[in-house]
Amino acid sequence: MTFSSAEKAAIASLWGKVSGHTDEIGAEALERLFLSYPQTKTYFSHFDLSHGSKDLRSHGGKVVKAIGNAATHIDDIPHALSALSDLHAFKLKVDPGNFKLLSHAIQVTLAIHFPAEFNADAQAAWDKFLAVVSAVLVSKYR
Ligand code: HEM
Repeated sequence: MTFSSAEKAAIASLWGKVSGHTDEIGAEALERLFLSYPQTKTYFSHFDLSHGSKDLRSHGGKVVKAIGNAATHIDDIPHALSALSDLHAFKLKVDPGNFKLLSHAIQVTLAIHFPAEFNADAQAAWDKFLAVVSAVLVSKYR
């Protein structure tokens, strides 16, 4: 999957805004995921999922930083996320449908925090980008 230069610009510029707030954005996206789709909490029974918890911030930060790693290696996302693909496919075995739910929660969070930047074109670019990230993370399932 390739990205146009306009899509790349939309992804890079919003990542520039998010990169200083990875824990906050990540924790909020996870909280939205768990509130809207409570079944996704089953993967995190070992976490404290209460509002503002250390676990939410720490895990949310890791997820968003991984997305940032993909954003800064947009021409080779499979390589950038190779170890994470192994983890999700071989160890975690997360149901692939959940990636769409998380992508949605991330986009809602971006829209709330960056309303000016997250216009319709930027959203379309991010939707495509997160779909590629998700496809890579489930690519080794068998
Ligand atoms: C955009 C999609 C996703 C990204 C970028 C992502 C990223 C990550 C990262 C960076 C880690 C930490 C890896 C490490 O500690 O080395 C992780 C772990 C994990 N992920 Fe994902 N993930 C995604 C989707 C999902 C989804 C949809 C679920 C389930 C609903 C999920 C469940 C988990 C679980 C259970 C762990 C292990 C948590 C722990 O015990 O520390 N992930 N993920």
